[in-house]
Amino acid sequence: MNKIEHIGIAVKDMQAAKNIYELLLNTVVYKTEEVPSEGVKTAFLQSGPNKIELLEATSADSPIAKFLEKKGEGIHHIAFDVDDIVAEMARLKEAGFVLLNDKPKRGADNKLVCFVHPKSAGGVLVELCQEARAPQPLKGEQKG
Ligand SMILES: CC[C@H](C(=O)O)C(=O)SCCNC(=O)CCNC(=O)[C@H](O)C(C)(C)COP(=O)(O)OP(=O)(O)OC[C@H]1O[C@@H](n2cnc3c(N)ncnc32)[C@H](O)[C@@H]1OP(=O)(O)O
Ligand SMILES: [Co+2]
Repeated sequence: MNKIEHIGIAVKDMQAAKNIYELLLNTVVYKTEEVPSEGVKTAFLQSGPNKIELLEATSADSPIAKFLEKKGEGIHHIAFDVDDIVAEMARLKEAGFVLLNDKPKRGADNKLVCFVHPKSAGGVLVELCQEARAPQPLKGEQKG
């Protein structure tokens, strides 16, 4: 685990949350991205070396919708940057942590991600993030 990659915050109304966090952090959202597979719309803000990920549900069965129903708006998860997500997943699984996906999956902001069940991590939903590397050209393939 290299560093905190982002803090995920569940919000009901993305525009209202953007207004609050842009004012609070004195910066502007640098990226918005929908992740249909997660049923979320995300917006990212950078504050120094730290990133905030605002998350709004895009479907009723989204993990964010369920979280908001149960707990209301607030911190949803902590994401950590890792160099090798497959190796980290194997290490954590070996150590007895419950992983919520058995293979890395596509996240936002060009990441491969995996989640650790909050019950395994002291009540905190933890996300592992590895920068998704561009596919390497096949040997002999012309670079575009
Ligand atoms: C990937 C795109 C983007 C990115 O960064 O790239 C994202 O971060 S997307 C973020 C949204 N996606 C996810 O959260 C995927 C992983 N989450 C899940 O699989 C579920 O949300 C899960 C398993 C954490 C909870 O599932 P569910 O809500 O269906 O179960 P329960 O409500 O029964 O919860 C079980 C138990 O866990 C507690 N809980 C739930 N969510 C959280 C949370 N975010 N932090 C801490 N604890 C959480 C919940 O209260 C239950 O505990 P209990 O004591 O039984 O009440
Ligand atoms: Co996240």
